[in-house]
Amino acid sequence: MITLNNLVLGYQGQRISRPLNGTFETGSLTAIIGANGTGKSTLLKTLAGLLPPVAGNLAFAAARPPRIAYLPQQSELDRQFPVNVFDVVSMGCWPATGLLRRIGGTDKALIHHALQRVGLEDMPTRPIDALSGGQFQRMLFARLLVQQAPLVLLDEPFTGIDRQTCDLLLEVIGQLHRAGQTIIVVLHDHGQVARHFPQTLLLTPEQNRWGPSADILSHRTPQSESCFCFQSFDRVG
Ligand SMILES: Nc1ncnc2c1ncn2[C@@H]1O[C@H](COP(=O)(O)OP(=O)(O)OP(=O)(O)O)[C@@H](O)[C@H]1O
Repeated sequence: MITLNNLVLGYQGQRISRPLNGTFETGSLTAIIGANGTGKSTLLKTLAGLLPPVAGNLAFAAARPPRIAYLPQQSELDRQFPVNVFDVVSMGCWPATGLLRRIGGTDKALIHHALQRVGLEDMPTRPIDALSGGQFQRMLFARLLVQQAPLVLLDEPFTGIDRQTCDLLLEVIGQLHRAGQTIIVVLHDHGQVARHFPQTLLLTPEQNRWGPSADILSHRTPQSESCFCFQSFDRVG
C-alpha cells in the first residue's frame, strides 16, 4: 500500500527522525510504538499528507494515493463544533456523496448500522459537546465504518477510554482489517499490541525496528529482512 523510501520526518525542514524504509502492505494491521517524542504522530501526519517529508518520499502502490481516514489525538479535535452525532458520522459518506449532496436511504442505513455497531443507536441527535470521552470516540469509529477508506490512520485512539469501549473499538479495528483495509495505529499499550496487532513498527532515537509484533516486542532480531520489510538505518546528520 505505502512504501517509505529513506523517509525523514520533521517540521519546517528540521529533522526529527532517522530515515525510515519499509512497506505497509495492503491489508496489513500495524502498531506504531515508541517513547514520547520519537515521531509517531509526526509519521502518521506525514502518511496522511498533512506534513511534507523533510527528505525521502512515500510511494503508493496505486497511481494515486488512496482515500485516507485519519483520526488525530483527541486533544486536537474540536468538540465545541455545533453538530450532532448523526452529522459527524454522516461525514463519512462525503467521499462518496460529495459535500453538498443529500444523504440517501442507503447511506442512512449505513450510518444507522455503524451507530448500532458502536452502541450509539439511541443518540443520533445528541450534540457532540454532550458526549462522554468514550462516546465521542465511539462516534468517530462509527464514522470510520461509514467511510470505508482503504487506509486508516489512528493516533492513540484509546487514550483516556474505558476498558469496555476500548475492547469494542478493538473489535471494530478487527472488522476493518478483515474487510481488507490497511490500518496503522499509534499505541502505548504493548499488551494490546501483542494481542491485536500482527505487525509493529518501533521508533527509537537509536534504531527503527519493523516486523512481526512478537519479534519486535521481545527485542528479537528479525531473521529475514525481506519478509518483515525491515532495514537497518544510518544516523541522520
Ligand atoms: N508542530 C511542531 N513543530 C515542531 N516540532 C514539533 C511539532 N510537533 C511535534 N514536534 C516535535 O517532533 C518530535 C516528535 O513529536 P511527535 O508528536 O511526533 O512524537 P510522538 O512519538 O507522537 O510523541 P507522544 O508519544 O508524546 O505523542 C518531538 O520532539 C516534538 O517536540
